[in-house]
Amino acid sequence: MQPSWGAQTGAGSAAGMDANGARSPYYDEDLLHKTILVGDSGVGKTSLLVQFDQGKFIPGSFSATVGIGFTNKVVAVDGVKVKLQIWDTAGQERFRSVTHAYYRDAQALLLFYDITSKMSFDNIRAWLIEIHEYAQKDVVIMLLGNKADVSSERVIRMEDGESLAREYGVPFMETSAKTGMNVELAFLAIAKELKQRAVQHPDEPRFQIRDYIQSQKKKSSCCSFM
Ligand SMILES: Nc1nc2c(ncn2[C@@H]2O[C@H](COP(=O)(O)OP(=O)(O)OP(=O)(O)O)[C@@H](O)[C@H]2O)c(=O)[nH]1
Repeated sequence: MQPSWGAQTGAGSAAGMDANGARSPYYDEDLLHKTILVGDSGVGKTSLLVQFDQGKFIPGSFSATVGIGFTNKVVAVDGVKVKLQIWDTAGQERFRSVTHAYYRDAQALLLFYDITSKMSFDNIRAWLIEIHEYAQKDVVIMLLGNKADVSSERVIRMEDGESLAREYGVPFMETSAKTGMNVELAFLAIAKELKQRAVQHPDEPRFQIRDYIQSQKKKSSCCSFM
């Protein structure tokens, strides 16, 4: 599916620095955190981004993404505005060499499968190999099992997603681009992690993305997390 792409803005600027040249947490909006969406064609990457950006789901025939595009989105994290530049990649094999070039600059990566597609789940291991080959070593990875609303066609149990995520040491949640389930939370958790990394004092305890997701789970009765 083809989203409408925003205009590109520059990366971090001097406005994010205090008088001593240190980075101020209150200007984190000026920092651009690049996040990339990857996974097989048809798993719902574009739909999830449209749901996050515009709060809507456009049902209908599937139109595969061609190449890559991005959307800028500002997220409020603990009173600080964090700007995410979210790159939506084409899942089709023929675009792989184009999309690999974008992995290198990504600080976070959302890796999707479709809970109604065994193939998309089985391909996650291959995606992780590619990610380790092309992305930065410290890239934040989150595994998402999308289309959780389609329970009648589910072929991948939530436990299977959880166990795969545990094996690779990455956070996991099921999402639905259709109902919006966990969509904001996925991006918020990523934004929190990236903001913490950008402004954190070395002596502060590190933000734990999995603990954050768990705590949000306790607050909500609707959601499925690892
Ligand atoms: N029921 C349901 N359908 C979904 C969901 N997410 C996506 N879809 C549908 O799945 C199809 C593929 O969605 P896309 O968002 O275009 O998939 P994509 O991963 O961006 O595909 P590529 O652009 O080819 O990589 C579309 O028909 C969507 O309407 C979801 O959460 N629930």
